[in-house]
Amino acid sequence: MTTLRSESIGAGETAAVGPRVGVLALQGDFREHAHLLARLGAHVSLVRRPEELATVDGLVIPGGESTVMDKLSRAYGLAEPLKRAIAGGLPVYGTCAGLIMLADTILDAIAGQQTLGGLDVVVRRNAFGSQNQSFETDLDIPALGDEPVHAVFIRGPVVESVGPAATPLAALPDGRVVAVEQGNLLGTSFHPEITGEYRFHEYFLGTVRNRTLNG
Ligand SMILES: NC(=O)CC[C@H](N)C(=O)O
Repeated sequence: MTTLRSESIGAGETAAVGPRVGVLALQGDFREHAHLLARLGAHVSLVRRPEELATVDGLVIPGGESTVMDKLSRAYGLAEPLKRAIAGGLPVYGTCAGLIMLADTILDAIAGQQTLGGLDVVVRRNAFGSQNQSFETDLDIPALGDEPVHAVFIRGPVVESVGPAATPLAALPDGRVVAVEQGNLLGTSFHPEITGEYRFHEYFLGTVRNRTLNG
């Protein structure tokens, strides 16, 4: 297992070793998540195998390409352990492709694409168009405080419908939902890990700590 200790990101910026958080490292921008989590004081490890998943108290599924993560997670024998962990209450935060992996239903999936599920939502892949239609905007997210969240969308999904078990956390001005939570699960269509926005990760670490404390 690759362990990123907080010391590795620079002296003086670190906190004591905190909750054990894994970042699914099959594909995508897992390094950005790992560095941000380490900076926030988490004890971070990269997860590629079931044995590595078993050692963490929370997991981040990064942005990237959900079709590739789906195939690799099945090839590495991780998909079923991940589903069991999610059903067992493991806190998981998915950004962009990670949100797609957590959604119960995917629209515009490729043939045979599977999802881990857990979030009672329907998401549409690539809902904002291609890479060159990527955009940035500020979102008001009361759950994270008064300061707006600067959100970057890169071929992101939109949450087309939110079932009764899930709660929308953020929407675009036109009402389209782009962040949701459900119990220990959190998902965003955008990428806080690349803008220096740390509040989603901090919020997620709070969930991980609570669950660790309360068993
Ligand atoms: N930035 C991203 O994570 C893009 C997600 C990608 N379009 C997918 O379907 O997985």
